[in-house]
Amino acid sequence: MSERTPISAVILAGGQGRRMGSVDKGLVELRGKPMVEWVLERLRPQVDEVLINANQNIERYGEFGVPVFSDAIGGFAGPLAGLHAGLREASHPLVVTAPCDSPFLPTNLVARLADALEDAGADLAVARTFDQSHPVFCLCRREVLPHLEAFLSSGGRKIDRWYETLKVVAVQFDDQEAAFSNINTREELGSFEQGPSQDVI
Ligand SMILES: Nc1nc2c(ncn2[C@@H]2O[C@H](COP(=O)(O)OP(=O)(O)OP(=O)(O)O)[C@@H](O)[C@H]2O)c(=O)[nH]1
Ligand SMILES: [Mg+2]
Repeated sequence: MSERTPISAVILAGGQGRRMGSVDKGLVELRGKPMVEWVLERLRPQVDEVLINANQNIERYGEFGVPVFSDAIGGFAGPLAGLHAGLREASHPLVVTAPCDSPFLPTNLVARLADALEDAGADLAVARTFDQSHPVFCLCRREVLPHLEAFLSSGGRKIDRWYETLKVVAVQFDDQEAAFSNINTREELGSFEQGPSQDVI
């Protein structure tokens, strides 16, 4: 086995949280802990560096002890804007992303994405459960940055459309579907407060 290529993780916390009442979702607490901290704790052992992408409350995010940066293209252009800024800020040749609102993400997310990326010689590996893609859980080569810049410059914003222009490998996590649970509303937050997802944490 050759030595593993170092990996940076970017937690995407740059959205506006409109479905939750326009709150900064990463800072919303689940079981007494901000959601971004759940994600940080899950990702940290899997990578060589973690960064947070946020567009509001930058000082508060700074309290988690990792670098924080905002989108380089303004106007809340979506998760691709966070990936774009992340590829610019990351120190390592591979960059994995995870959203701030999926607190139970797999503890082997990065290892499985990285193995698949290397095996397939792909530009990007994306997580999938059954027939559902999870495009904000991806691992890509930092060298795709110029390609992403060109896509954004031409007005592209949709993450799936950008993936269509790359060599992408989908990685099945059917055994861990609940780990991709995504919290978008107060109701969803409430349903996880009591711990129905015990099997995944
Ligand atoms: N950097 C950045 N990230 C974003 C942006 N919009 C959404 N995201 C992130 O993309 C991921 C998935 O987005 P959503 O679940 O739709 O989150 P959201 O946009 O904050 O929530 P809604 O406003 O309810 O759609 C989350 O990690 C968000 O933080 C954006 O404009 N910039
Ligand atoms: Mg959104």
